[in-house]
Amino acid sequence: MDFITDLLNGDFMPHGHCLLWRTDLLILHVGGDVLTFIAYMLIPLALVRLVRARDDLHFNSIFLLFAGFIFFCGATHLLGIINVWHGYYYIHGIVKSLTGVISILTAIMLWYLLPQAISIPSKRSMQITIAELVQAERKLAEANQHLEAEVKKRTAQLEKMATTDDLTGLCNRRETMRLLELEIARAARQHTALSIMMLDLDHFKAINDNYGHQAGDVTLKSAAESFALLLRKTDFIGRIGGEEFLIILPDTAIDNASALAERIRQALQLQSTENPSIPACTVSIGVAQCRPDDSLHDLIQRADESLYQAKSKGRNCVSQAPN
Ligand SMILES: Nc1nc2c(ncn2[C@@H]2O[C@H](COP(=O)(O)OP(=O)(O)OP(=O)(O)O)[C@@H](O)[C@H]2O)c(=O)[nH]1
Repeated sequence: MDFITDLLNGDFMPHGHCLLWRTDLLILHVGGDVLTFIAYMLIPLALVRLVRARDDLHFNSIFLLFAGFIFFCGATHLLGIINVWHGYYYIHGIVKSLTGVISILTAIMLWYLLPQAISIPSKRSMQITIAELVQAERKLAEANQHLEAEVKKRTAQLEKMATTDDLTGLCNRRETMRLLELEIARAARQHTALSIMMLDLDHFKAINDNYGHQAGDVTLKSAAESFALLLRKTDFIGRIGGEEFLIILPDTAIDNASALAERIRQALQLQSTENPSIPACTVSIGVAQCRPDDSLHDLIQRADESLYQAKSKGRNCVSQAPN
């Protein structure tokens, strides 16, 4: 009870007596305390605002302790002002003690949390890291672009390899059959004529045997070139076997196809006589026109049969399948 009475007894000697109630001293003391009190009340508010805005900081508690410490400092200054006129020395003493306790706690926590605060990257190091990341990202994008271009190039190469005959550069068997299938379907849908030619070089084995396999290859290549020269852009030619070729002639009736076959046969014969560096070679050709209900197999078979006839007739000639 005595303590409570002492606590609320403001009748001790007011501080103003020590200052001799001199106006200049009073202004200095009270003015300084008022300014300090205002500042010490604003700082905790700012710290609380900081803590609420940055809940990701791992050492938020130090800011709250610091806010408490400043608040109590402010309270001692407020009591300093009050005590100029009223002597609340107990309360002043208690507030000072609390200020001391919270100051000690703040100091301990500050030292404890200092390493964490120091380890926060500086603005400069963050800028360097960001610049490095941006550069790495750019390099990655460049590498990606390069990789994509490489994949496109390789895919095109693979597609070409999958559809092209290595030796002659013509379509390979699979691609030729795929194209023929498409052309049969197109001819059926559009009711247009479609003819094919099956070509087989004559006595090719003898060329290989007499001049060697390499000379055989050269003969195959030059025969392929001479065939392709006489075709339209809309025609297709493929190598479908060792010395066997297939030509697809969209929008072409069998008579025109046979006439073209004859020109092709003659061209190869002429090339053989005009170019002595390549072994002489002739070709037998079977021609067939697609019937409305022909499958790929039917059409190939009829062209094959007429080729067989051309071979039987003595080779180096054209034979036309009945329509
Ligand atoms: N140089 C070369 N020869 C090949 C290639 N592919 C197949 N041949 C050869 O072509 C020859 C074909 O021989 P055959 O099937 O008996 O036919 P041919 O000798 O032309 O006789 P006919 O067709 O009856 O006139 C074989 O000797 C095969 O080795 C190739 O890519 N290069």
